[in-house]
Amino acid sequence: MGRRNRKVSEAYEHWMNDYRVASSWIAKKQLERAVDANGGLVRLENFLPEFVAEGILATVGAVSDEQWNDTSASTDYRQNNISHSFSSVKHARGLDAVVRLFSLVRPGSLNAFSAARYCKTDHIAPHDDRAYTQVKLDSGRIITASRTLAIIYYLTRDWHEEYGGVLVDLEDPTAPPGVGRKYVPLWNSVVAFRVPRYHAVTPMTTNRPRYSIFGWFLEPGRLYELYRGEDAEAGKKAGREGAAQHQRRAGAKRKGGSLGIADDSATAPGPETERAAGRAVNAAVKSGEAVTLQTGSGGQHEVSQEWLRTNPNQHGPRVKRQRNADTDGTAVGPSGRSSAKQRQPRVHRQNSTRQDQQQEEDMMGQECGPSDVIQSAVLGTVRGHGGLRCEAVGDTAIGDQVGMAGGGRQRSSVGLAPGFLIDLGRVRAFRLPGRWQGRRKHMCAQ
Ligand SMILES: O=C(O)CCC(=O)C(=O)O
Ligand SMILES: [Fe+2]
Repeated sequence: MGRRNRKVSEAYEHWMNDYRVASSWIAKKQLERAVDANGGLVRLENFLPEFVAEGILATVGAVSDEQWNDTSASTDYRQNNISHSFSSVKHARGLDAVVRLFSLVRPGSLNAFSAARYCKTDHIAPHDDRAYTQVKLDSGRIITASRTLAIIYYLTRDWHEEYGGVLVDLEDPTAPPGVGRKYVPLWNSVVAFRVPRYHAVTPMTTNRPRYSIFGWFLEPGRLYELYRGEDAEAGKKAGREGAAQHQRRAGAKRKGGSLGIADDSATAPGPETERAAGRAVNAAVKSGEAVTLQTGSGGQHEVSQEWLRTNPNQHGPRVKRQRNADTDGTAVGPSGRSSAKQRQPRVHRQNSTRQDQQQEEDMMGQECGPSDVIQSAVLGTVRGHGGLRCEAVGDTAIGDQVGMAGGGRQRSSVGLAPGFLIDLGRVRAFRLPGRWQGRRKHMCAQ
């Protein structure tokens, strides 16, 4: 490393480790306020100082091909998958500090952030990010939290629309229904939006890697319904209804309402239990009681404890990392994202929409498919259970999004023809090759 580079890198390290400087920089951006002032989604340019953006790109760019976890699936209503493909990583050298930085957008809140890399053909079909994450309190109690705010920070220099990897906001009121508003990834910009909100990432056409930091803030409780369809038709129908409903629901939530949902199992905690658990977490967070994010982000919390020591009232909950439970999985229903790296033959489960203790035990020692992994991770069976030979990786933006394709605004623009032809209106037509349904490990040719 040359002298200049070393200096830049030292300045980066210094900035990232200076809580006062970093937190006041982020606070000044008032990102959440901007989201609400802008109809629920906003893009802010020059989000971080240039040298910090460069440092983050260097950190993410240094992640080795082996460390990136590829994730892909075809749209499959029965598995609650929507078509997607990209790579993500939660734990890598220097990434904890990056994640910690983004946690400052909503200090003291549960969150789950990762780095992402999209290579040629990578994409995400329309989805709205709704998902639950299980959070374990130190008391041992596990409560459900919901994603409420999505954040994507782009590390793409000189990006052009024709490269693909364009974020399409399918709920922009000024855009024609089904077409949406395009956000070409912009270097050092951040896009934030309230969840749920339908959006997609268009298929990449370039081998230039598209790097980003992405993730969510979570709030205790089941704040919206997750659709769990039995078949594609039911899925599409629910998507149509869901897309119309969730807008109203999101509105109700923002006014402070708590949205307990009907669950499909007698064993599931009812809304009141969830609310009580939610209150418990809020209290725990306030009092600084340690909570463990069982299935969510990890490393940043260890580091944030350092900050906690110097800033006892400023950085929120102490959250312990649990290795191997490396996903912000969904509590109900399988997830769309899973590790292709460690994927094993799928175990078909007719009734994969319900998890309880029995099912958890049933799964032990079995080979598991992506959906099952997430279910088990949610309940903690992946952790410390050597018999389960897979690990859920990456955050699941798309699990339980089964109602979305063919629903709402994008109804006319998403087809589910055999072969999974995805047509994002004027965005791009793209055919998902069958081989993607299996193991995949690729590199971005650079
Ligand atoms: O990277 C983007 O632009 C959006 C990513 C996204 O929608 C997701 O990860 O859920
Ligand atoms: Fe998303």
